[in-house]
Amino acid sequence: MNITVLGAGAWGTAFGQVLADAGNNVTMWAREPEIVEGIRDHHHNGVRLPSVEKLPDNMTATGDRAESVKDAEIVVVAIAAQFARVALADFKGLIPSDAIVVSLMKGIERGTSKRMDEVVREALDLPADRFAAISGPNLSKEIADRQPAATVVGCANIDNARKVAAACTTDYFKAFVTTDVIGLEMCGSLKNVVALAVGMARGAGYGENTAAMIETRGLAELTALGQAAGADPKTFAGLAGVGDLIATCGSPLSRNYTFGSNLGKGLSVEEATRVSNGVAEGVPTTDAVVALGDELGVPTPLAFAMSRVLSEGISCQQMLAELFGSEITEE
Ligand SMILES: NC(=O)C1=CN([C@@H]2O[C@H](COP(=O)(O)OP(=O)(O)OC[C@H]3O[C@@H](n4cnc5c(N)ncnc54)[C@H](OP(=O)(O)O)[C@@H]3O)[C@@H](O)[C@H]2O)C=CC1
Ligand SMILES: O=C(CO)COP(=O)(O)O
Repeated sequence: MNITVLGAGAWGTAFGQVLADAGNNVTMWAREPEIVEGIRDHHHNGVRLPSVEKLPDNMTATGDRAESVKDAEIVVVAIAAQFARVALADFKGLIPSDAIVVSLMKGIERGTSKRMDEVVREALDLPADRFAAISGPNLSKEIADRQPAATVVGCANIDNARKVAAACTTDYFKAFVTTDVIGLEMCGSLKNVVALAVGMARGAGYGENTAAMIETRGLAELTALGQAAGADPKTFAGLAGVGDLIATCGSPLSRNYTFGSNLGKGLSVEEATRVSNGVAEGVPTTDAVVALGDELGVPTPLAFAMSRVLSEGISCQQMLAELFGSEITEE
């Protein structure tokens, strides 16, 4: 198939390699000429994925929007979530009318509290059966190294989910399918907020009990919010839920974990942003989660405490104290 990936960041590029390894013709679109030239002329993305010395031969790049998508059967969006709406507006009318659009993004839009399925579909005026989300424990560097991994493809039309899953299946990358798009979106976005908190606790020197407490209470929070938004609770126990929490909350390869860890070590939000190796989606998503919780009537103590860390600079100890009320409750 002809597949175009919009955004040649770390995950966009690593996923482009998966698609190329699966036998597709892959075109990366990037806005930076240095990245376009690197991939097109040298099969290397030295800016965002320097660990891969040579990207596959059936992977090229362009900075021209119309050219990038003109023959695409699948268009994959891998742009920092807060900029997806504005970046996609320039592709409206350019994407073939039968192409499936796939989002790799894990974030909630600040200001609107919308998930990426909502943002992408609104920006491109796309029907539900042509939108798919991909989410799972997928740390880009490990997948770029071709380490075995799995993910979940969600689409309202299960045949289209299967089509996308087939297009990204290799001997090291396995894709499952679901129709629970909302569940995938909620898992992927909210686990980043949990990873910030776990990272912060680790950075502050706390051990396994504290990390397990945050992960488990975080899972309960994101499951409750997801269910209220219309997700299937089963999704939260799968790869995109528990699976991604384990990967993201346990690895310094995660930008969200590392961002939190730097806060726990005493860096300010500005300093942690400066040293972040790519976008830490949990940072802008935290306030959006609190707003979504208010909208849906679901308590979000973890996101609320993290939001106070990010805006008021409360300490790790204070953040953790805010996770629980003073009364004795059932778990
Ligand atoms: N890295 C990972 O392991 C995984 C990441 N994800 C998700 O995938 C998404 C992308 O992540 P990743 O590739 O790692 O992030 P990076 O920080 O490596 O890259 C972000 C990408 O967004 C692009 N971008 C930012 N602003 C704009 C804009 N205004 N217009 C167009 N493009 C823009 C950047 O372009 P430029 O280079 O020009 O700035 C870059 O291509 C995120 O939502 C992330 O949560 C999901 C699973 C795994
Ligand atoms: O989503 C991810 C792994 O599944 C990547 O996490 P980070 O965005 O925190 O690096």
